[in-house]
Amino acid sequence: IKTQDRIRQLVPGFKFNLGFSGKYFHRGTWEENEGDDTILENVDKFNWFCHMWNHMQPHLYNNETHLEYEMSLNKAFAEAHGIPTNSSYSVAPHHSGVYPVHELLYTVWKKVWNIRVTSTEEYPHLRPARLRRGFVHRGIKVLPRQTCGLFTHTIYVDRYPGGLKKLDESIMGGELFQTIVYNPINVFMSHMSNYGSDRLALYTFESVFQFIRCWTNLKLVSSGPLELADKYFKMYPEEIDPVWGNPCLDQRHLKIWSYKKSCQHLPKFLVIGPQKTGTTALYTFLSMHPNISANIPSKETFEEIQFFNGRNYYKGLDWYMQFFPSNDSVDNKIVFEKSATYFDSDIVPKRVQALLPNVKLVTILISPAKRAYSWYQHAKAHGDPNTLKYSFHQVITANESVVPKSLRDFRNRLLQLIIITYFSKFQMA
Ligand SMILES: Nc1ncnc2c1ncn2[C@@H]1O[C@H](COP(=O)(O)OS(=O)(=O)O)[C@@H](OP(=O)(O)O)[C@H]1O
Repeated sequence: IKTQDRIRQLVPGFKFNLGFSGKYFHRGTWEENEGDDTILENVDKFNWFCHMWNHMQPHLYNNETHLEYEMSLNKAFAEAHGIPTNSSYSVAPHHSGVYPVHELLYTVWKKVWNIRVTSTEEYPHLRPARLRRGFVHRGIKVLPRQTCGLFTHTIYVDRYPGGLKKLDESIMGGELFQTIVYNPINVFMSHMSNYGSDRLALYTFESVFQFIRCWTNLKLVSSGPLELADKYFKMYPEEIDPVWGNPCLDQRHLKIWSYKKSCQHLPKFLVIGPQKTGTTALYTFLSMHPNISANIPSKETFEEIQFFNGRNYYKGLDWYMQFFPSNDSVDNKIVFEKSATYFDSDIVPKRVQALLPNVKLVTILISPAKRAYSWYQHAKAHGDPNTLKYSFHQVITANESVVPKSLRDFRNRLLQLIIITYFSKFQMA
Protein backbone atom coordinates (compact mmCIF):
# COMPACT_ATOMS: atom_id res chain seq x y z
CA ILE A 1 0.00 0.00 0.00
CA LYS A 2 2.90 2.32 0.77
CA THR A 3 4.50 1.51 -2.56
CA GLN A 4 1.22 2.16 -4.33
CA ASP A 5 1.06 5.59 -2.66
CA ARG A 6 4.61 6.35 -3.78
CA ILE A 7 3.97 5.13 -7.35
CA ARG A 8 0.98 7.49 -7.46
CA GLN A 9 3.39 10.40 -7.19
CA LEU A 10 4.96 9.13 -10.43
CA VAL A 11 1.84 7.76 -12.17
CA PRO A 12 -1.31 9.68 -11.23
CA GLY A 13 -4.27 7.46 -10.35
CA PHE A 14 -2.15 4.30 -10.15
CA LYS A 15 -3.84 1.33 -8.50
CA PHE A 16 -2.86 -2.33 -8.45
CA ASN A 17 -5.41 -4.71 -9.95
CA LEU A 18 -5.53 -7.72 -7.65
CA GLY A 19 -6.80 -11.05 -8.87
CA PHE A 20 -8.02 -13.72 -6.49
CA SER A 21 -8.48 -17.48 -6.39
CA GLY A 22 -10.78 -17.84 -3.40
CA LYS A 23 -10.01 -21.50 -2.78
CA TYR A 24 -6.58 -20.58 -1.40
CA PHE A 25 -7.80 -18.01 1.09
CA HIS A 26 -6.28 -18.76 4.52
CA ARG A 27 -4.47 -21.81 3.16
CA GLY A 28 -0.91 -20.54 3.76
CA THR A 29 1.38 -20.14 6.75
CA TRP A 30 0.08 -18.02 9.65
CA GLU A 31 1.99 -15.08 8.21
CA GLU A 32 0.44 -15.51 4.77
CA ASN A 33 -2.99 -15.87 6.32
CA GLU A 34 -2.46 -12.60 8.16
CA GLY A 35 -1.48 -11.12 4.81
CA ASP A 36 -4.80 -12.30 3.36
CA ASP A 37 -6.63 -10.55 6.21
CA THR A 38 -4.65 -7.33 5.85
CA ILE A 39 -5.38 -7.18 2.15
CA LEU A 40 -9.09 -7.65 2.78
CA GLU A 41 -9.05 -4.96 5.46
CA ASN A 42 -7.76 -2.66 2.71
CA VAL A 43 -10.06 -3.89 -0.01
CA ASP A 44 -11.00 -0.34 -1.08
CA LYS A 45 -7.44 0.58 -1.91
CA PHE A 46 -7.21 -1.72 -4.92
CA ASN A 47 -8.99 -2.67 -8.15
CA TRP A 48 -10.06 -6.32 -8.17
CA PHE A 49 -10.51 -9.00 -10.78
CA CYS A 50 -11.57 -12.62 -10.58
CA HIS A 51 -8.99 -15.28 -11.33
CA MET A 52 -9.94 -18.96 -11.45
CA TRP A 53 -11.40 -20.33 -8.19
CA ASN A 54 -8.72 -23.00 -7.87
CA HIS A 55 -6.19 -21.61 -10.35
CA MET A 56 -6.99 -24.43 -12.80
CA GLN A 57 -6.33 -23.68 -16.46
CA PRO A 58 -9.64 -23.08 -18.28
CA HIS A 59 -8.73 -25.20 -21.31
CA LEU A 60 -8.82 -28.26 -19.02
CA TYR A 61 -12.59 -27.82 -18.61
CA ASN A 62 -14.81 -29.27 -21.29
CA ASN A 63 -18.03 -29.06 -19.35
CA GLU A 64 -19.86 -25.76 -19.09
CA THR A 65 -21.71 -26.63 -15.86
CA HIS A 66 -18.49 -27.56 -14.11
CA LEU A 67 -16.69 -24.38 -15.18
CA GLU A 68 -19.69 -22.23 -14.31
CA TYR A 69 -19.98 -23.86 -10.88
CA GLU A 70 -16.36 -23.13 -10.00
CA MET A 71 -16.52 -19.55 -11.27
CA SER A 72 -19.62 -19.04 -9.16
CA LEU A 73 -17.71 -20.27 -6.10
CA ASN A 74 -15.14 -17.54 -6.67
CA LYS A 75 -17.90 -14.98 -7.04
CA ALA A 76 -19.58 -16.13 -3.84
CA PHE A 77 -16.18 -15.85 -2.13
CA ALA A 78 -15.81 -12.26 -3.35
CA GLU A 79 -19.30 -11.31 -2.21
CA ALA A 80 -18.74 -12.87 1.20
CA HIS A 81 -15.53 -10.84 1.69
CA GLY A 82 -16.67 -7.48 0.33
CA ILE A 83 -14.51 -7.73 -2.81
CA PRO A 84 -16.05 -5.77 -5.72
CA THR A 85 -17.27 -8.03 -8.52
CA ASN A 86 -17.91 -5.45 -11.22
CA SER A 87 -14.53 -4.76 -12.83
CA SER A 88 -15.52 -6.72 -16.00
CA TYR A 89 -11.86 -7.77 -16.24
CA SER A 90 -10.25 -11.14 -15.81
CA VAL A 91 -7.21 -13.11 -16.87
CA ALA A 92 -6.66 -16.85 -16.95
CA PRO A 93 -3.79 -18.89 -15.49
CA HIS A 94 -1.01 -19.25 -18.08
CA HIS A 95 -3.20 -17.47 -20.65
CA SER A 96 -5.12 -20.72 -21.05
CA GLY A 97 -8.39 -20.36 -22.94
CA VAL A 98 -7.82 -16.68 -23.75
CA TYR A 99 -5.65 -17.45 -26.76
CA PRO A 100 -5.90 -19.93 -28.39
CA VAL A 101 -9.55 -19.22 -27.66
CA HIS A 102 -11.46 -21.83 -25.63
CA GLU A 103 -15.07 -20.84 -26.32
CA LEU A 104 -16.25 -22.30 -23.05
CA LEU A 105 -14.17 -19.78 -21.11
CA TYR A 106 -15.60 -16.85 -23.06
CA THR A 107 -19.14 -18.17 -22.60
CA VAL A 108 -18.85 -18.67 -18.86
CA TRP A 109 -16.85 -15.49 -18.25
CA LYS A 110 -19.66 -13.54 -19.88
CA LYS A 111 -22.35 -15.42 -18.02
CA VAL A 112 -20.94 -15.38 -14.48
CA TRP A 113 -18.79 -12.24 -14.41
CA ASN A 114 -19.88 -10.11 -17.38
CA ILE A 115 -16.25 -10.04 -18.49
CA ARG A 116 -15.59 -7.45 -21.19
CA VAL A 117 -11.81 -7.11 -21.06
CA THR A 118 -8.96 -9.55 -20.67
CA SER A 119 -5.28 -9.60 -21.62
CA THR A 120 -2.69 -12.06 -22.85
CA GLU A 121 0.94 -12.30 -23.92
CA GLU A 122 0.10 -15.03 -26.43
CA TYR A 123 -1.55 -13.27 -29.37
CA PRO A 124 -0.46 -13.90 -32.00
CA HIS A 125 2.65 -15.44 -30.32
CA LEU A 126 4.69 -14.80 -27.19
CA ARG A 127 7.70 -13.76 -29.24
CA PRO A 128 8.71 -11.40 -30.64
CA ALA A 129 7.07 -9.24 -28.00
CA ARG A 130 6.96 -6.19 -30.29
CA LEU A 131 4.51 -8.03 -32.59
CA ARG A 132 1.95 -8.69 -29.85
CA ARG A 133 -1.50 -7.42 -30.70
CA GLY A 134 -5.04 -7.22 -29.36
CA PHE A 135 -8.32 -8.49 -30.76
CA VAL A 136 -12.01 -8.57 -29.89
CA HIS A 137 -13.88 -11.86 -29.64
CA ARG A 138 -17.59 -12.14 -28.88
CA GLY A 139 -17.57 -8.64 -27.41
CA ILE A 140 -14.63 -9.34 -25.08
CA LYS A 141 -11.69 -7.04 -25.71
CA VAL A 142 -8.39 -8.89 -25.48
CA LEU A 143 -5.48 -6.54 -24.77
CA PRO A 144 -1.88 -7.44 -25.45
CA ARG A 145 -0.02 -7.87 -22.16
CA GLN A 146 3.64 -7.04 -21.74
CA THR A 147 6.29 -9.14 -20.03
CA CYS A 148 7.97 -7.85 -16.87
CA GLY A 149 10.25 -10.85 -16.35
CA LEU A 150 8.95 -11.68 -12.87
CA PHE A 151 7.41 -15.11 -13.08
CA THR A 152 5.67 -17.22 -10.49
CA HIS A 153 8.89 -18.96 -9.56
CA THR A 154 10.96 -15.78 -9.26
CA ILE A 155 10.26 -15.20 -5.60
CA TYR A 156 13.65 -13.91 -4.52
CA VAL A 157 15.87 -11.47 -6.31
CA ASP A 158 18.88 -13.80 -6.29
CA ARG A 159 16.77 -16.29 -8.26
CA TYR A 160 16.06 -13.74 -10.96
CA PRO A 161 18.02 -14.96 -14.01
CA GLY A 162 21.30 -13.04 -13.73
CA GLY A 163 20.41 -11.64 -10.29
CA LEU A 164 19.85 -8.05 -9.26
CA LYS A 165 22.38 -6.75 -11.77
CA LYS A 166 20.33 -8.12 -14.69
CA LEU A 167 17.06 -6.87 -13.24
CA ASP A 168 18.55 -3.39 -12.80
CA GLU A 169 19.82 -3.47 -16.37
CA SER A 170 16.31 -4.25 -17.56
CA ILE A 171 14.92 -1.36 -15.49
CA MET A 172 17.60 1.19 -16.34
CA GLY A 173 17.38 1.44 -20.10
CA GLY A 174 17.03 -2.28 -20.83
CA GLU A 175 14.11 -4.47 -21.79
CA LEU A 176 11.51 -3.35 -19.25
CA PHE A 177 12.29 0.33 -19.75
CA GLN A 178 12.07 -0.05 -23.53
CA THR A 179 8.85 -2.03 -23.32
CA ILE A 180 7.18 0.87 -21.56
CA VAL A 181 8.72 3.47 -23.84
CA TYR A 182 7.70 1.72 -27.06
CA ASN A 183 4.19 0.65 -26.03
CA PRO A 184 1.74 3.51 -25.49
CA ILE A 185 -0.46 1.17 -23.42
CA ASN A 186 1.08 -1.35 -21.03
CA VAL A 187 -0.48 -4.15 -19.02
CA PHE A 188 1.83 -6.12 -16.72
CA MET A 189 1.14 -8.95 -14.38
CA SER A 190 3.20 -10.48 -11.63
CA HIS A 191 2.39 -12.76 -8.72
CA MET A 192 1.59 -12.15 -5.10
CA SER A 193 4.80 -13.85 -4.08
CA ASN A 194 6.68 -11.13 -5.94
CA TYR A 195 4.84 -8.45 -3.99
CA GLY A 196 4.89 -10.25 -0.66
CA SER A 197 8.04 -12.30 -0.22
CA ASP A 198 10.87 -9.95 -1.07
CA ARG A 199 8.87 -7.23 -2.82
CA LEU A 200 10.51 -7.82 -6.17
CA ALA A 201 7.59 -6.43 -8.17
CA LEU A 202 7.29 -3.39 -5.92
CA TYR A 203 10.99 -2.63 -6.31
CA THR A 204 10.89 -3.25 -10.08
CA PHE A 205 7.92 -1.05 -10.94
CA GLU A 206 8.73 1.81 -8.60
CA SER A 207 12.29 1.84 -9.98
CA VAL A 208 11.29 1.76 -13.63
CA PHE A 209 8.77 4.59 -13.16
CA GLN A 210 11.45 6.66 -11.37
CA PHE A 211 13.89 5.95 -14.16
CA ILE A 212 11.39 6.98 -16.84
CA ARG A 213 10.54 10.14 -14.91
CA CYS A 214 14.24 10.98 -14.62
CA TRP A 215 15.40 10.22 -18.14
CA THR A 216 12.45 10.83 -20.46
CA ASN A 217 9.70 13.39 -20.87
CA LEU A 218 7.00 10.69 -21.03
CA LYS A 219 3.88 11.36 -19.00
CA LEU A 220 2.68 8.13 -17.37
CA VAL A 221 -0.98 7.77 -16.46
CA SER A 222 -3.07 4.88 -15.18
CA SER A 223 -6.57 3.69 -16.14
CA GLY A 224 -8.85 0.82 -15.21
CA PRO A 225 -9.25 -2.09 -17.65
CA LEU A 226 -12.43 -0.91 -19.41
CA GLU A 227 -11.08 2.55 -20.12
CA LEU A 228 -7.72 1.13 -21.14
CA ALA A 229 -9.35 -1.26 -23.62
CA ASP A 230 -11.46 1.52 -25.14
CA LYS A 231 -8.37 3.64 -25.61
CA TYR A 232 -6.39 0.75 -27.05
CA PHE A 233 -8.89 -0.15 -29.77
CA LYS A 234 -9.48 3.51 -30.64
CA MET A 235 -5.75 3.74 -31.15
CA TYR A 236 -5.54 0.47 -33.11
CA PRO A 237 -8.96 -0.13 -34.75
CA GLU A 238 -7.35 -2.40 -37.36
CA GLU A 239 -6.65 -4.93 -34.58
CA ILE A 240 -10.30 -5.42 -33.61
CA ASP A 241 -10.78 -8.23 -36.14
CA PRO A 242 -8.90 -11.31 -34.98
CA VAL A 243 -6.63 -13.35 -37.23
CA TRP A 244 -6.68 -16.94 -35.97
CA GLY A 245 -3.33 -18.70 -35.95
CA ASN A 246 -2.71 -22.43 -35.84
CA PRO A 247 -2.19 -23.75 -32.30
CA CYS A 248 -0.56 -26.88 -33.70
CA LEU A 249 2.33 -24.81 -35.00
CA ASP A 250 3.18 -23.21 -31.65
CA GLN A 251 4.44 -25.36 -28.76
CA ARG A 252 3.17 -22.96 -26.09
CA HIS A 253 -0.26 -22.77 -27.69
CA LEU A 254 -0.47 -26.52 -28.02
CA LYS A 255 0.12 -26.86 -24.26
CA ILE A 256 -2.87 -24.66 -23.47
CA TRP A 257 -5.22 -26.25 -25.98
CA SER A 258 -7.93 -28.67 -24.92
CA TYR A 259 -7.00 -32.33 -25.39
CA LYS A 260 -10.29 -32.67 -27.26
CA LYS A 261 -9.00 -30.49 -30.06
CA SER A 262 -6.63 -31.96 -32.55
CA CYS A 263 -4.73 -30.92 -35.60
CA GLN A 264 -6.63 -33.68 -37.40
CA HIS A 265 -9.59 -31.33 -37.25
CA LEU A 266 -8.12 -28.95 -39.78
CA PRO A 267 -8.18 -29.39 -43.55
CA LYS A 268 -5.13 -30.30 -45.61
CA PHE A 269 -6.55 -28.75 -48.76
CA LEU A 270 -9.20 -26.24 -49.69
CA VAL A 271 -11.27 -26.05 -52.84
CA ILE A 272 -11.62 -22.29 -53.04
CA GLY A 273 -13.94 -21.82 -56.04
CA PRO A 274 -14.72 -19.63 -57.83
CA GLN A 275 -18.48 -20.02 -57.81
CA LYS A 276 -20.17 -21.68 -60.77
CA THR A 277 -17.17 -23.60 -62.00
CA GLY A 278 -18.34 -27.07 -60.98
CA THR A 279 -17.02 -26.99 -57.39
CA THR A 280 -20.00 -28.94 -56.05
CA ALA A 281 -19.33 -31.72 -58.54
CA LEU A 282 -15.64 -31.76 -57.57
CA TYR A 283 -16.59 -31.84 -53.87
CA THR A 284 -18.87 -34.81 -54.49
CA PHE A 285 -16.29 -36.75 -56.51
CA LEU A 286 -13.52 -36.11 -53.98
CA SER A 287 -15.78 -37.21 -51.11
CA MET A 288 -16.13 -40.60 -52.78
CA HIS A 289 -12.40 -41.23 -52.61
CA PRO A 290 -11.59 -43.76 -49.85
CA ASN A 291 -8.59 -41.74 -48.58
CA ILE A 292 -10.28 -38.37 -48.57
CA SER A 293 -12.76 -36.92 -46.11
CA ALA A 294 -14.82 -33.77 -46.61
CA ASN A 295 -16.14 -31.45 -43.93
CA ILE A 296 -19.55 -32.35 -42.59
CA PRO A 297 -22.33 -30.17 -44.04
CA SER A 298 -23.50 -26.90 -42.52
CA LYS A 299 -27.17 -26.33 -41.70
CA GLU A 300 -27.09 -22.88 -43.30
CA THR A 301 -24.71 -23.21 -46.22
CA PHE A 302 -24.88 -26.95 -46.98
CA GLU A 303 -21.61 -28.47 -48.18
CA GLU A 304 -19.80 -25.13 -47.81
CA ILE A 305 -18.67 -23.89 -44.39
CA GLN A 306 -17.80 -20.39 -45.68
CA PHE A 307 -15.56 -19.74 -42.70
CA PHE A 308 -12.73 -17.63 -44.05
CA ASN A 309 -14.73 -15.12 -46.07
CA GLY A 310 -17.68 -13.93 -43.97
CA ARG A 311 -18.99 -13.46 -40.48
CA ASN A 312 -18.56 -17.14 -39.61
CA TYR A 313 -14.89 -16.32 -39.10
CA TYR A 314 -15.83 -14.40 -35.95
CA LYS A 315 -17.33 -17.56 -34.49
CA GLY A 316 -13.77 -18.74 -34.02
CA LEU A 317 -11.65 -21.81 -34.50
CA ASP A 318 -13.69 -24.10 -32.21
CA TRP A 319 -16.72 -23.45 -34.41
CA TYR A 320 -14.74 -24.19 -37.59
CA MET A 321 -13.26 -27.40 -36.21
CA GLN A 322 -16.61 -28.91 -35.38
CA PHE A 323 -17.03 -29.48 -39.13
CA PHE A 324 -14.04 -31.86 -39.04
CA PRO A 325 -14.95 -34.32 -36.30
CA SER A 326 -12.36 -36.90 -35.40
CA ASN A 327 -13.42 -40.55 -35.49
CA ASP A 328 -12.11 -43.88 -36.72
CA SER A 329 -13.59 -43.50 -40.18
CA VAL A 330 -12.02 -40.07 -40.67
CA ASP A 331 -8.66 -40.23 -38.86
CA ASN A 332 -5.70 -40.74 -41.17
CA LYS A 333 -7.68 -39.51 -44.14
CA ILE A 334 -6.89 -36.36 -46.04
CA VAL A 335 -9.38 -33.81 -44.80
CA PHE A 336 -10.60 -31.03 -47.07
CA GLU A 337 -13.15 -28.28 -47.26
CA LYS A 338 -14.74 -26.54 -50.24
CA SER A 339 -16.27 -23.10 -50.18
CA ALA A 340 -16.56 -21.49 -53.57
CA THR A 341 -16.84 -18.06 -51.93
CA TYR A 342 -13.18 -18.14 -50.83
CA PHE A 343 -11.96 -17.24 -54.28
CA ASP A 344 -13.03 -13.64 -54.70
CA SER A 345 -12.56 -12.17 -51.25
CA ASP A 346 -9.61 -9.94 -50.35
CA ILE A 347 -9.48 -11.03 -46.73
CA VAL A 348 -9.48 -14.81 -47.30
CA PRO A 349 -5.82 -15.32 -48.34
CA LYS A 350 -4.55 -13.55 -45.20
CA ARG A 351 -6.81 -15.57 -42.92
CA VAL A 352 -6.07 -18.88 -44.63
CA GLN A 353 -2.35 -18.24 -44.50
CA ALA A 354 -2.47 -17.49 -40.74
CA LEU A 355 -4.38 -20.67 -39.86
CA LEU A 356 -3.26 -23.11 -42.55
CA PRO A 357 0.10 -21.94 -43.90
CA ASN A 358 0.82 -25.33 -45.50
CA VAL A 359 -2.60 -25.96 -46.97
CA LYS A 360 -2.95 -26.87 -50.64
CA LEU A 361 -5.35 -24.75 -52.64
CA VAL A 362 -7.46 -26.17 -55.42
CA THR A 363 -9.19 -23.87 -57.85
CA ILE A 364 -11.11 -24.52 -61.04
CA LEU A 365 -10.61 -22.10 -63.88
CA ILE A 366 -13.11 -22.23 -66.71
CA SER A 367 -13.94 -19.84 -69.52
CA PRO A 368 -14.75 -16.53 -67.75
CA ALA A 369 -17.64 -15.97 -70.15
CA LYS A 370 -19.25 -19.32 -69.29
CA ARG A 371 -18.73 -18.72 -65.61
CA ALA A 372 -20.19 -15.22 -65.81
CA TYR A 373 -23.33 -16.49 -67.56
CA SER A 374 -23.75 -19.33 -65.07
CA TRP A 375 -23.27 -16.90 -62.15
CA TYR A 376 -25.92 -14.58 -63.63
CA GLN A 377 -28.40 -17.48 -63.76
CA HIS A 378 -27.45 -18.44 -60.21
CA ALA A 379 -28.12 -14.86 -59.01
CA LYS A 380 -31.43 -14.87 -60.87
CA ALA A 381 -32.50 -18.11 -59.22
CA HIS A 382 -31.77 -16.44 -55.86
CA GLY A 383 -33.93 -13.41 -56.79
CA ASP A 384 -31.10 -10.87 -57.10
CA PRO A 385 -32.84 -7.54 -58.00
CA ASN A 386 -30.21 -6.75 -60.66
CA THR A 387 -31.22 -9.83 -62.63
CA LEU A 388 -34.87 -8.78 -62.47
CA LYS A 389 -34.05 -5.37 -63.92
CA TYR A 390 -31.25 -6.16 -66.35
CA SER A 391 -30.60 -8.89 -68.90
CA PHE A 392 -27.22 -10.68 -68.93
CA HIS A 393 -26.25 -8.65 -71.99
CA GLN A 394 -27.17 -5.38 -70.28
CA VAL A 395 -25.07 -6.29 -67.27
CA ILE A 396 -21.88 -7.16 -69.10
CA THR A 397 -22.13 -4.19 -71.45
CA ALA A 398 -23.07 -1.72 -68.69
CA ASN A 399 -21.29 1.58 -69.17
CA GLU A 400 -19.01 2.12 -66.20
CA SER A 401 -19.66 5.84 -65.82
CA VAL A 402 -23.45 6.02 -66.11
CA VAL A 403 -24.88 2.92 -64.42
CA PRO A 404 -25.93 2.87 -60.75
CA LYS A 405 -23.38 1.64 -58.22
CA SER A 406 -25.39 -1.50 -57.39
CA LEU A 407 -25.22 -2.60 -61.03
CA ARG A 408 -21.52 -1.74 -61.24
CA ASP A 409 -20.83 -3.89 -58.17
CA PHE A 410 -22.91 -6.72 -59.58
CA ARG A 411 -21.11 -6.51 -62.92
CA ASN A 412 -17.73 -6.55 -61.18
CA ARG A 413 -18.62 -9.65 -59.18
CA LEU A 414 -19.66 -11.27 -62.43
CA LEU A 415 -16.45 -10.55 -64.24
CA GLN A 416 -13.72 -9.87 -61.78
CA LEU A 417 -11.71 -12.75 -60.31
CA ILE A 418 -9.31 -11.63 -57.65
CA ILE A 419 -6.73 -14.34 -58.03
CA ILE A 420 -3.76 -12.10 -57.53
CA THR A 421 -4.20 -11.83 -53.73
CA TYR A 422 -3.76 -15.58 -53.37
CA PHE A 423 -0.64 -15.60 -55.45
CA SER A 424 0.98 -12.99 -53.25
CA LYS A 425 0.44 -15.16 -50.13
CA PHE A 426 0.99 -18.66 -51.50
CA GLN A 427 3.50 -20.04 -53.94
CA MET A 428 1.93 -21.65 -56.99
CA ALA A 429 2.63 -25.37 -57.27
N1 LIG B 1 -17.97 -31.73 -64.67
C1 LIG B 1 -18.42 -30.50 -64.97
N2 LIG B 1 -17.92 -29.80 -65.97
C2 LIG B 1 -18.35 -28.57 -66.26
N3 LIG B 1 -19.30 -27.94 -65.57
C3 LIG B 1 -19.84 -28.57 -64.53
C4 LIG B 1 -19.43 -29.88 -64.18
N4 LIG B 1 -20.15 -30.25 -63.12
C5 LIG B 1 -20.98 -29.23 -62.81
N5 LIG B 1 -20.80 -28.23 -63.68
C6 LIG B 1 -21.48 -26.93 -63.71
O1 LIG B 1 -20.94 -26.09 -62.67
C7 LIG B 1 -21.95 -25.18 -62.27
C8 LIG B 1 -22.12 -25.22 -60.79
O2 LIG B 1 -20.89 -24.81 -60.22
P1 LIG B 1 -20.67 -24.83 -58.68
O3 LIG B 1 -21.06 -26.12 -58.11
O4 LIG B 1 -19.27 -24.37 -58.46
O5 LIG B 1 -21.71 -23.71 -58.19
S1 LIG B 1 -21.74 -23.02 -56.73
O6 LIG B 1 -20.79 -21.94 -56.80
O7 LIG B 1 -21.42 -24.00 -55.73
O8 LIG B 1 -23.13 -22.50 -56.66
C9 LIG B 1 -23.22 -25.57 -62.97
O9 LIG B 1 -23.31 -24.73 -64.10
P2 LIG B 1 -24.70 -24.16 -64.66
O10 LIG B 1 -25.40 -25.35 -65.18
O11 LIG B 1 -24.28 -23.18 -65.72
O12 LIG B 1 -25.38 -23.47 -63.49
C10 LIG B 1 -22.94 -27.01 -63.37
O13 LIG B 1 -23.69 -27.40 -64.51
